[in-house]
Amino acid sequence: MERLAETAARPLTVSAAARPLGGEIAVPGDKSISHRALMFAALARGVTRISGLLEGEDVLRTAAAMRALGADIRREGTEWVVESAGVQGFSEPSDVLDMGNSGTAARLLSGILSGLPFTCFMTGDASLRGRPMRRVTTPLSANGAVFVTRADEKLPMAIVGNGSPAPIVYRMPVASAQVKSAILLAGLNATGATRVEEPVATRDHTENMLRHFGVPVTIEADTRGGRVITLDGPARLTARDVIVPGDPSSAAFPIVAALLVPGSEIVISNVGLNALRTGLFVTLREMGADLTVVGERVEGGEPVGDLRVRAGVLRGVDVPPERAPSMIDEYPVLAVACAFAEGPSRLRGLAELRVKESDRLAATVALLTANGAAVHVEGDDMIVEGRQSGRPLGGGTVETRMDHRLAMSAIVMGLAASRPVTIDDTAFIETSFPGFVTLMNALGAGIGA
Ligand SMILES: O=C(O)C1=C[C@@H](OP(=O)(O)O)[C@@H](O)[C@H](O)C1
Ligand SMILES: C=C(OP(=O)(O)O)C(=O)O
Repeated sequence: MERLAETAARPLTVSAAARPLGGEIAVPGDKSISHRALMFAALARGVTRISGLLEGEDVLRTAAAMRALGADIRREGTEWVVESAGVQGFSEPSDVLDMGNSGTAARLLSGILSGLPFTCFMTGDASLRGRPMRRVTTPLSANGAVFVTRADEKLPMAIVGNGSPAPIVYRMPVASAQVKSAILLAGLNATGATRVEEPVATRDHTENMLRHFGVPVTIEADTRGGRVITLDGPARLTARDVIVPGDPSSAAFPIVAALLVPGSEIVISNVGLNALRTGLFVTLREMGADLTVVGERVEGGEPVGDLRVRAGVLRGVDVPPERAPSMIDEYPVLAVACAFAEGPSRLRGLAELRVKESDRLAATVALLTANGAAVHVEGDDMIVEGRQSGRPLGGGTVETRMDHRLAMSAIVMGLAASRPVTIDDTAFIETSFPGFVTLMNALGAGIGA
């Protein structure tokens, strides 16, 4: 299997934490916001300083692509500085844009490139080359761009941009912030109103950050939880500094670990609390988790706070399908929590998990099954039986399948289970959470000790 940035596979065996987890940590910057900060800063004329940027592989791919288009991007101390002449300064990259493992980078950049007057070639690693691009190529073709793809609209592909794009009007068939964002970004260079209707609200970082960079974006909520987002083009971005909060999707792993390892009490400072990202926190509280927010405040236009987590008994939960977009990346680690809970859990409406870095529905079932938990899929729902007496958890080997979230979920399982959990490859954790094992060990996890 293809390696991440030429690193060797990193297998790991994780044994139960020998003592409760304790202490205060900060998780790395939000991945979604980091991608957008680099892209929008490159689209803007002027100098943007970004603090708290996630320095994970996925985001570094976005930085490389924006450099290839013409922006100057450099690290200065703890900040990232983007200097750009704006979209007018962009020119045709002389090589293929390799988006690595990142669906967000590939989909959002496709939107930007579709409205520019040159041709680009885009590829990714074996995982990304297996993921659907039709969800963006179909709507983006309506602006006059041409996508030349492999069979089934997969990467690699050529994007023949249209420098005078038509505005797109689109009702989204899937709940996807990546698709919504791609269409809105294509609209920046179009003349007229770009309009996206989403049946269920998805993370709104694109809308928030476009406004931050001076682009008027209108958001209307409908009565059934959907939204209509409108952007009038052409619109130019003005450089503005960005503060990236800690990633709630990354915080999910130490949170679940602390809930499951008896006696634990931890604090995670400065976590993003955008309501369209916090479905896991709602769900864990429904399970009886002792999870509280202290010092909630607004920083850089996004709500943030410090999370205090105390271990305790969890009970099974029924998660409604409309909550999925607000916790889409958190299901693997939630399923681990459910395996330790009292009573069964039903996680509904998970079709989108099939098209992530791996088929996360199948891979999560495999992770739990290999470690003694009872789990099955009915349609698009996952049913996890709770902890069963006389049935020890752990003892299995987990295949990561080029998927960072599976690797971290398996580590959490190992910390909480009575028997060790082996993971075939943890290298992909670098895509979203560099330093994960070190940070868990700072809480006393004793991984690899
Ligand atoms: O817009 C984004 O930053 C993201 C949107 C989600 O994907 P979908 O849009 O495919 O749901 C999520 O899974 C991904 O990690 C980040
Ligand atoms: C799905 C994810 O990311 P992406 O789609 O950007 O690869 C993720 O981080 O879990």
